[in-house]
Parts: sequence; structure tokens; C-alpha cells
Amino acid sequence: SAMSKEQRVLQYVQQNASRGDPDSVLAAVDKFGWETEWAMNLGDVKGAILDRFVKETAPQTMLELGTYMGYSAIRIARLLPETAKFMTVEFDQENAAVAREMIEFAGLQNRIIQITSDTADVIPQLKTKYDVETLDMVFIDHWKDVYVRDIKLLETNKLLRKGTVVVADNIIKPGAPEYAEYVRTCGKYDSTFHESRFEYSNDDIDGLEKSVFRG
Ligand SMILES: Nc1ncnc2c1ncn2CCCCCNC(=O)c1cc(-c2ccc(F)cc2)cc(O)c1O
Ligand SMILES: [Mg+2]
Repeated sequence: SAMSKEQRVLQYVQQNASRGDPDSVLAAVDKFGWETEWAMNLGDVKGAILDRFVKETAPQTMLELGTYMGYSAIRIARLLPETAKFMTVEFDQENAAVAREMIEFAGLQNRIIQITSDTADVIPQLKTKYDVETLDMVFIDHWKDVYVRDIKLLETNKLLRKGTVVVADNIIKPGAPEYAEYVRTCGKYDSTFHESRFEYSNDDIDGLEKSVFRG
């Protein structure tokens, strides 16, 4: 059967990037996104902002909600030390399979724990099944209408501690208004909005929300 868009991106990476070189994988995905087919990766422009947050935070324990094809997982993992524990969660089986191959091509399979499941099922298991005490950093990039559900799950499961950094994509496009409202007004976070550009677009505005848990 015909290849999915995500499989076409993976094939382009396998034919144009260097195995074991994460930066060449990111560059190939971005070139494909700019020049051939748009895809909902974080992309290079917002990616540079996330890079800065990851470098500043230097997390030993990191969680990503929404792997998609693995672009931001590779982006994050390439900046983490071997000792870091980084889990990424995706419930779409086809995309998770593409992500697994993309992550292996980048040579980062030993630095990323890839979980194919619904975040609602995984978050309550992180302490018991994944031996997590608390999270140093979280990147939220799955369905926009479940961002609030999941940050509340992180709170009630005692996975956040004073200073945990929570970054969320797509605050403007497609938008996560309930999430932005929650983190900015609930009193539990110091939250800042970082305006940027929508992935693979010169015109559309988007941005990341960075919310530091007050503990
Ligand atoms: N509860 C769960 N647990 C695990 N995985 C889960 C889940 N729930 C879902 N998923 C699987 C993630 C699905 C990808 C989520 N991302 C998005 O939906 C997304 C969409 C756009 C977009 C914007 C304008 C448009 F016109 C069209 C698309 C841009 C982005 O940057 C995006 O991140
Ligand atoms: Mg996104």
C-alpha cells in the first residue's frame, strides 16, 4: 500500500542523512518540511527555543507527551547526557513505528525510552513502572485538548517538584487556550510565553509556553 507522509519523511531521512548523526537527521526532516511536505514536527525555529530551554535546565529526568515521528525526541535527546532518563509517549502505532526507526537511525535508541500508549495510562505508572521520582522537565506536544488533563495528572501523581520546567508547543496554532489560561492563572507556575513561528511557515505565528512549577 502507498506510504504515509510520515513514512515518506523517514525514507527521505534514511536516504539523505548520516546514520548516527542526530543533527543531520533533524536537518533532513526540516528540509523535507520546508521544501516538500509540511508535517507537524516542532521544526527548526521553535526547536531552537526548546534547545535553549533544555540546555538551561540540563534535565536528568525528562518526559515528552506526543512523540509523533520522533523529531523533538531526537532534538531533546541529543542534548542530554548518557545518564539522563528520557521517556516519550505516543499512542498512534504507525507514527510510533516511524519514530522508532527515526530514533534508531539517529543512533539515540539508548537514550530514549519510547512508550506506545495513551499518556493518561502512562503518567500514573511513571513512579512504579518507570522508576521515576520526580520530573526535571516535561515537553507537551500531543492533542491540544488534553494538555490540561495531563498537566493536572502530573500534579496529582506528585511528579512535579519545585523548579520542574514544563514546556508546551502550539499555544497559538492550532492553540491550547484552556492550557495557557490554566498555567498562567492557577497560581502553581511561573509561566512565560515565547512567541515564534509555526513549523515550516514564514508567516504564521505560534509559540511555546514555559511554566516553572512553584512546588
Ligand atoms: N493522549 C495521548 N497520548 C499519547 N499520544 C497522543 C495522545 N493524544 C494524541 N496523541 C498523539 C499525538 C498526535 C500529534 C499531536 N500534535 C498535533 O496534533 C499538532 C497539530 C498541529 C496542526 C496545526 C495546524 C493544522 F492545520 C494542523 C495540525 C501542529 C502541531 O505542532 C501539533 O503538535
Ligand atoms: Mg506541536
